[in-house]
Amino acid sequence: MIRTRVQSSLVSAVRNAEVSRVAVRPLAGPSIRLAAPCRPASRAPRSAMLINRAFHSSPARAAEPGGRFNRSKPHFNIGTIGHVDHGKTTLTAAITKLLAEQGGGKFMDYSQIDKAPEEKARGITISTAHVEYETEKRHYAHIDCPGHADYIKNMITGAAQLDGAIIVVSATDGQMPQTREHLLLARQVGIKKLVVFINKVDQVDDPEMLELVDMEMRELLSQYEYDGENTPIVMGSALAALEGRDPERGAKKIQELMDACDSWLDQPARDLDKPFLMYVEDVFSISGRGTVVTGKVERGTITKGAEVELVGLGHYKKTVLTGIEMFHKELERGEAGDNMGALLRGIKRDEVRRGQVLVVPGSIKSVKKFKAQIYILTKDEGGRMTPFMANYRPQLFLRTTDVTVALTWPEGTEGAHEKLVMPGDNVEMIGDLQSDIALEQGSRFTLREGGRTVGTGIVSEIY
Ligand SMILES: Nc1nc2c(ncn2[C@@H]2O[C@H](COP(=O)(O)OP(=O)(O)OP(=O)(O)O)[C@@H](O)[C@H]2O)c(=O)[nH]1
Repeated sequence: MIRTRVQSSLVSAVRNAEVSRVAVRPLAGPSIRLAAPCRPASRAPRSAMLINRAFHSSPARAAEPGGRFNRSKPHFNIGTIGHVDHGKTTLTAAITKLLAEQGGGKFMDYSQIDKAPEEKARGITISTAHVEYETEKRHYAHIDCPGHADYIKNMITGAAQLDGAIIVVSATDGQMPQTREHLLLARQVGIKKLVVFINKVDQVDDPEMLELVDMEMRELLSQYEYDGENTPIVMGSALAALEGRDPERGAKKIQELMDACDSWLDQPARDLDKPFLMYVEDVFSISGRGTVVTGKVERGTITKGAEVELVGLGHYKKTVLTGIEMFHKELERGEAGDNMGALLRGIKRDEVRRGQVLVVPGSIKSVKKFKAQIYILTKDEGGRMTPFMANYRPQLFLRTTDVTVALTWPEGTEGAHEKLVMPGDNVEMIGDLQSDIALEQGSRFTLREGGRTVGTGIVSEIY
């Protein structure tokens, strides 16, 4: 048995945590002997490891709401986006109606969706309706936000991360400012494919008008780097479907739309399929064995003997993972959700720091400069009371690290030196970090100042 400060804290944490819920894997070979001396690099609470692992193995995760849905179908997070009043909520209700009739979920009427409860996500209040339904192919969780501001916050904060979206455009108006804004955001938060629903066709008699809306949407999609040529565009009436009339424009078109979602929107890679990434929380030096880093595996899987790379805070250092340990047991494999200790070959203790990541070599870059979509919290959300200008320097928090960042406007922004960012604004800005950290498109972060969160963002480009 291992007898060190780290391990005894693990032992007591196991005792204090819910032991019965912690999955301990079978012992495979000799344990990494964490012999003294062993100094934790920081004071991060190690009990978090156990609690997290307990969550990872909690049977509650497999629970099905009402035991209703068949979890053997792939799960997909979808949302309706688009301009105010174009029919997003009506369409959401119409989809649940059609699929409920086919046994794929529960019908939710307009008022149930429109009066969505408010949720707190990272100190931000977002009103979203969570709707579930299933087609023959997939189980869907559908997000509909009642207001424009909630769509923006939702997409930036990732309060509900969308794998794909249905963009709703009214045939009477065509594309409008929020159609474009939501499309741009969808691109920036990494939504790769969309399906278009041209709604309210019951109010348009002229087929040429519909053709024009179709053509303009394809152009707009291409402008935002979506596949304008092949993206499915379905024309129909959500209201007709909801009211059970005019099936040619109503129910049949909702069916067509769901078939398009099933076939066009690709099933995303889940965490286990992505390249391994573990963020370093603690570093320990074990005499006679080498350096062990501990932390949470954010994604992917790794096996003992694999080549890995430490990235961030001035380092790119390749090494070999010579041991994996969790709960005093040596393992052959670690995976997303695990809190593990990784024994690294030939790495000195002072070459590793909290805030770095351990990854599959070449899978992530350490950068100082990036572009991001940022939402600035309002005073009511606990954010700033006053606006700020370019060169504002809050702390950027990401995974186990925080670094000072200077925010400036992208090149060519008009009036950049006097432009203000107001609390509640959604802005695209350039971040310059004081030291480099592992970042990629889609990395989410928070901005803090004086002990409070002032903003949240998602990286759209790295330099
Ligand atoms: N004629 C007609 N009206 C529709 C159709 N779909 C929706 N509407 C009407 O359009 C209005 C707006 O619909 P909503 O579903 O609330 O639109 P929304 O996009 O969710 O609106 P916000 O949440 O405010 O952005 C309502 O009065 C609907 O009844 C349709 O197919 N035909």
